[in-house]
Amino acid sequence: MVDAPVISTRGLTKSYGPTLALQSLDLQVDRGEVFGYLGPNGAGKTTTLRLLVGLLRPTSGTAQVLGLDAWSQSVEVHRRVGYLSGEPGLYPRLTGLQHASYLARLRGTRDTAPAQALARRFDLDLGRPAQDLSKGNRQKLALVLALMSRPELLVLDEPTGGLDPLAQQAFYDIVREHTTTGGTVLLSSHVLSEVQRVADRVGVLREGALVAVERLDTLRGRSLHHVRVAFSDSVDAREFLGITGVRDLVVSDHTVACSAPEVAIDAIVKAAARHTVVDFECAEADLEETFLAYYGQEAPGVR
Ligand SMILES: Nc1ncnc2c1ncn2[C@@H]1O[C@H](COP(=O)(O)OP(=O)(O)OP(=O)(O)O)[C@@H](O)[C@H]1O
Repeated sequence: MVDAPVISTRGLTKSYGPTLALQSLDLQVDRGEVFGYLGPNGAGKTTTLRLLVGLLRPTSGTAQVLGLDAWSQSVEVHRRVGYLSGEPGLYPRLTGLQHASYLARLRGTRDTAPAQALARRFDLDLGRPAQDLSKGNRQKLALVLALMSRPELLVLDEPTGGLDPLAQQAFYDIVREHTTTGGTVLLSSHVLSEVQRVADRVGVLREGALVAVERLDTLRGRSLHHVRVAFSDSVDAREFLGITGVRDLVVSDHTVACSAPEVAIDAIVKAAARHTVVDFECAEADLEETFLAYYGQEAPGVR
């Protein structure tokens, strides 16, 4: 039997007065997946996440999480979902360990060992009051608190903001381990480069509408290459213009430069080989660039 999706929304819509923040979202996330939810500032990511964890009531449509209605069964949803908000609320005078033991007791246990193990991986001192922690360390503490109960679903709003590269790596490792034991993760970000190391699929939200959902391995298969060929004589641009997938073609003096997906490279090499080639360069673009090429300059990650 195929598992029911961990997240399933239908026509999920949220307006704040006249502002339509989320427009008829249909999204499914399966068990064991890491889903990267991308969008520029104000696109509606936080609104979606708050709807999924039952902190906001939809204007219309439904959100099912772990088979529960996110709004009417929000108590049960909170028990089974780990949520990291974009602005984590910590008690200034409580230490990290006091936060962990408070949350553990709310979940009916006194066991803070999982929190301590996570803190070691993030190199975080749980003995200091939250008010004495740097921004990055507060973020680490908030992550420890969201992850410590090993919830079936993690909903994380911009989780890597403020983390140094070592802490980011620890975070990605923990997320991966979480999914290998059946957990599911939804994480938001405004840049692909932050989620590409860990996401299985990404969705792009723009002005409240989901404009694309793509598997990361599909995107990698379509990854653009930058090609530059130098010839001993001048060449005609038209010989390269007709090759499927070729974009940003620039023919100047004795050189041809373009971007092209991997499948077009063979045709480019064959067209070039009709002339005397004196130099040839071909380098894979980073995924962010490929992504922008397919989803336009208004896609997230322009900076
Ligand atoms: N409580 C609110 N009252 C009125 N408008 C709101 C409220 N919360 C969000 N909005 C508006 O809804 C839209 C979506 O906001 P949201 O915070 O969901 O976007 P986001 O993608 O999370 O942005 P960011 O990356 O900046 O956090 C924005 O136009 C925002 O101004």
